[in-house]
Amino acid sequence: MSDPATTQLIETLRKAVSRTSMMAEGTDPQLDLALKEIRQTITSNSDANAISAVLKASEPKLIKADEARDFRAKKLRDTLHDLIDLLERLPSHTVPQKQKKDLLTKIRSQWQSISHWPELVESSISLIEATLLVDNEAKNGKRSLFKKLFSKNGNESTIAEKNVSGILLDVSQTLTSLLDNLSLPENFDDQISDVKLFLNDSRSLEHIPKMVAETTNLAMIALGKNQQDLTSYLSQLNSQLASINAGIVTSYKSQRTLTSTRHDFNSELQKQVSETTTAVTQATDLGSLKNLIETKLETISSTMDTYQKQMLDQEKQASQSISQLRNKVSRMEKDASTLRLNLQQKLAQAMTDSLTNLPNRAAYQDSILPICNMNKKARTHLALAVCDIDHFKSVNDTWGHLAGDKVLRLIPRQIRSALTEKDMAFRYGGEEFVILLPDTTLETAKMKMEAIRQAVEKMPFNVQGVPVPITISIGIALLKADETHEGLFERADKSLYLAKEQGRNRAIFAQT
Ligand SMILES: Nc1nc2c(ncn2[C@@H]2O[C@H](COP(=O)(O)OP(=O)(O)OP(=O)(O)O)[C@@H](O)[C@H]2O)c(=O)[nH]1
Repeated sequence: MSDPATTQLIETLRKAVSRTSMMAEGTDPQLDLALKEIRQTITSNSDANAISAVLKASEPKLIKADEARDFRAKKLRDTLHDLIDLLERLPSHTVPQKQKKDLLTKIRSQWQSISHWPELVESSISLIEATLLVDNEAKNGKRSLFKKLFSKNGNESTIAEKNVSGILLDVSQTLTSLLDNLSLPENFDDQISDVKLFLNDSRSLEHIPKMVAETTNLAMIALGKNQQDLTSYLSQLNSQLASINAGIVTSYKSQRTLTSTRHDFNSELQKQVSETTTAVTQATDLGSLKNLIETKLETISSTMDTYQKQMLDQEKQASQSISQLRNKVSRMEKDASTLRLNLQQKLAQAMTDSLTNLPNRAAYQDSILPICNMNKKARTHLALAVCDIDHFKSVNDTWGHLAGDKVLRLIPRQIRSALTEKDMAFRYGGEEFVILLPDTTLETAKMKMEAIRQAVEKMPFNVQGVPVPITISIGIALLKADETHEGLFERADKSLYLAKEQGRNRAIFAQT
């Protein structure tokens, strides 16, 4: 074990396991415990057997985490079935039967395979959209399902409205119960309550695809494709560690054989030399002495040949086992880096708002404290702006939720047009955006916010050929030396409230 190559290998191995386990933390509490134990043993213990033992002992916890994942997958599968049943009960429409049958077949065969979940969710949303959007136009001429459902004329729509609110309530309850069963880390609490609010507030059938998408997005994170990758990676790691341990034992044994071969050779050589010395002292004539020495030299030379051959064989074996160990370690490092990449991608997804592609509220929560600290330390000004779309509810109510979504997708472009690279924009929630301007002056902040306000006001936005004016109100504040980021946000938010009160479509600065 004192061999430097082996020590280095074990050190690399220890680092790889330790790093991998740290990256995976936060996906499941059970898994976190198991990983912590593995990490502690790996960093405090140099005995390969002890490391292998702790990996074995952690196995039940890993299996339990796997079972929990299975339970959540079942819950998600049942939710999709419930949603299909609910679709069948929607008034005045038909679910496309072939598409439904295909989806049911897919769910049946793929619900356990997490890698297929994005596809299943997408197909479910397509079925919902097809049911809600397509068939009624064809059947009812120009009158769409939504117009029919929400038209205030006639009894048919009143009955339909009743059914619609019942269906929406069922969908919302089904999805909320799925959310209640997810086990997500605490930093997802805000996101879960936002989605629950959205489920609760949704008043239109058009919201259903988004309700499903938002809920299943969280469910997918809880289900954790990364967790599955990690569990199989750890069990693979376990067997790799065991085989590396066996490799080390083999090279240790061959080292012992080398030592004993050298020892045998020394004794043999000593024996030959002492026999030669005795023979030389007892020799009576030169001829017999010459014969004797020749015989002894031959024996010594053949002993040396045998020894050299044995040494070569054993060295070859040792170097083979070292190179196998090296390959194993490099394979493990490669696996670890793929896993890290997957986890990073997952994290980026969880920090990005899927509608606007802007960093979301969780990303804001992660960045605001270090940014405040950095600006305080550098004694530079940090400006925070809260922007809110004016009368957005009436855009949704008049032109539909999909038109509202389009507005939400267009606004980030206007925001970015006035910002520089170091400025940051987040979708804070609903129709609210937060902008951070580090290292800025009051004048620059004012200028940029006014430019954004004007860009949104001038942004052309038409629905069915009708121009729809869109404006935003903005509240801005500069961070004070003794202020917390919560205090800063509160002052900007109050200014936003004032901007709304004073007639909207304006930017107001908080007094410092
Ligand atoms: N289309 C769409 N609407 C959303 C989304 N998130 C939130 N909303 C809607 O945004 C609207 C916000 O309305 P309110 O908070 O009443 O405010 P407002 O109508 O913008 O009025 P003011 O802020 O007072 O100017 C609600 O109708 C929400 O349903 C989304 O992702 N897409």
